[in-house]
Amino acid sequence: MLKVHIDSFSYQDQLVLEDIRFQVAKGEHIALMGESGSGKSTLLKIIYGLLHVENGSIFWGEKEALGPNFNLVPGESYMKYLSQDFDLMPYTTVEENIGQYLSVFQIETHQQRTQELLGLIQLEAFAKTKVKNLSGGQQQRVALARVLAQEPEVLLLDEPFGHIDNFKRNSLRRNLFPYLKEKGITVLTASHDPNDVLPYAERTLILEKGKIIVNQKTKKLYKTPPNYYTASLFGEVNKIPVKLLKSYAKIDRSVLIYPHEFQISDESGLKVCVKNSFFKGSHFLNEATVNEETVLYFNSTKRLKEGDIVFLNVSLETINTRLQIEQGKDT
Ligand SMILES: Nc1ncnc2c1ncn2[C@@H]1O[C@H](COP(=O)(O)OP(=O)(O)OP(=O)(O)O)[C@@H](O)[C@H]1O
Repeated sequence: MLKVHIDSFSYQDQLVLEDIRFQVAKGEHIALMGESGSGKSTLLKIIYGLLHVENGSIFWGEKEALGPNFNLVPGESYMKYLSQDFDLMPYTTVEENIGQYLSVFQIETHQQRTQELLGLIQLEAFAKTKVKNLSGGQQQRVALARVLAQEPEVLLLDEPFGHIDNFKRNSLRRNLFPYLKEKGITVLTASHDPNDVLPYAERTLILEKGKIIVNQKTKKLYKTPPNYYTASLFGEVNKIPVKLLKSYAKIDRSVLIYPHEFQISDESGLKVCVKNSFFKGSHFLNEATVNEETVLYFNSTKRLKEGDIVFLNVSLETINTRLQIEQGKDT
């Protein structure tokens, strides 16, 4: 179990993290989401031991991670941190970069482990290439293999696919997260990308201005986001008064509705006027206004024209699910 407790952390006089408390079970995969500057990287750096906290503690089981004021070389041996800048040896080959971190006590399996890791990062064909001749995305993959070569018990990933193109990103994710799960590695991934989070993280922590505002199972958090900020980290979202959606409703509350949750009708529902239609590949994302003022986003299979009038409907089931969110919490 990883236990994180940070009363506060500041860079000089800028308060960046406040009242952070959470635990991660052994082998669990957790995502950290939050807008840029909310403190995700800082939190990972503190956990790894790169930054010192005055009031707080990080424990992995019974072991305390002591931080830079106590360790000559910052960082704990059982934990690895894949930062946004990759710390590679540019003038040596990909396989040498990986091999450098394989255990000297397992020389006989070096070749096999190197191949396994090269396969995982899909760079078998580049084994003999010097790292300086690789693209940014390829270097990020080598950095990933290097941290995995060290067989950490806890892995901290900071935007792990930030430099990698979409095509490779998807197959890498499909390789990497199940591999980490199978090895029983505890993972914390800071990411802006819902595709890193929704399929793979069992739980998600939402950071807003240095505070954890949500700590919940990922699926539940997506299906019933407790506030607009949380939902918007997964893409466009609308905050709509229930009375606008169902004129007979007597509730003075708003609900969060994702663009794909609207059904379009030519006749009845919430009347909107289309302003823009953006091609998204599998669908169009439309920007529209209600009563010429409230802006709203909804999906359609066909392109709509500026000025088109359509009627939108949301199922009662969706509205009810969103209304189940604890009373008193603002949606
Ligand atoms: N070394 C530093 N010195 C001073 N301030 C810093 C330093 N590193 C980060 N900050 C500030 O701390 C705040 C949190 O930064 P951090 O990098 O942790 O956010 P983040 O959520 O990881 O952002 P991003 O998603 O853009 O990577 C920001 O306001 C940032 O400007």
